[in-house]
Amino acid sequence: MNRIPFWKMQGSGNDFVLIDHRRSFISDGERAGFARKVCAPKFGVGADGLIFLESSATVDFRWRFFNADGSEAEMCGNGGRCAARFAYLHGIAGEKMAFETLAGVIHAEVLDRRVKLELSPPHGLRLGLEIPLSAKTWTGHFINTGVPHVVLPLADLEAAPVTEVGRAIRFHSLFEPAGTNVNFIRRSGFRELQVRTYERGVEAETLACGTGSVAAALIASRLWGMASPVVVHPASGETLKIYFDAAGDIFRSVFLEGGAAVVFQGELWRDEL
Ligand SMILES: N[C@@H](CCC[C@H](N)C(=O)O)C(=O)O
Repeated sequence: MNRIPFWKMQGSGNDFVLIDHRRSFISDGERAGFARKVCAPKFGVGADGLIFLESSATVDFRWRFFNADGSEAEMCGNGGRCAARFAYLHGIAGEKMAFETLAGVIHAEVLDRRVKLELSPPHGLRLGLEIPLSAKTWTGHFINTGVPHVVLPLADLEAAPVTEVGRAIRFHSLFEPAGTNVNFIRRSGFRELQVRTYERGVEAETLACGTGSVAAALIASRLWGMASPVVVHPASGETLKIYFDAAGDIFRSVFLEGGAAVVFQGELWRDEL
């Protein structure tokens, strides 16, 4: 297939190319390179990630999610909302659906232009991690909300060294071999947070990260007793809502709600990418 139909979507400013791949035409070995080409700004469409929607034997569909650098990620919260809305608008699923990811089965509900996802249970919580970097030792908190996240509370978020320190922690030996995403957070209200994220696989700050926003809310609940629902403002200025039940270190019924918008649709000219 040389002309490949795609949709460009964004969820809170995290942007994705989505392809209906139920009749598979890109082989496993080609996916990483294809994702790099499609996500490249200027030469491709330009996006933080590429999503293939594929058939599932058990639920509505399954996906394969690739970061802009061609690495495959287990989960993506903003991309998950876009995939759910794409599936709904293409008649692949109804308003309520379930889809397979490498992080488990995700449940989703399309609420017009917003989507509410129920994530698989977070795990791996580690509070008060000392992370030594050359200039200073940072204290961070780790949790896996589908993908790995470090959360660093900071008073002055505008001045946060997201790129420099984010990248150093992302590649720190403490988090090898998988690496981690890195979120700088600030409490901005009773149940509100501002979050800036350095994303693994994009290797830059993005405008928002859904699983990172969930990680921030769960860490805020453990550190400061912040109760559900927590409103998160990512760098894009959009609003994400996080719901959860907390019992000590265990989090259940974790939901992420936010927008999922179709930006444009087109055809990729595969031979010319
Ligand atoms: N932006 C996503 C997370 C995508 C995966 C991440 N870059 C990783 O490799 O861990 C989100 O909204 O959750």
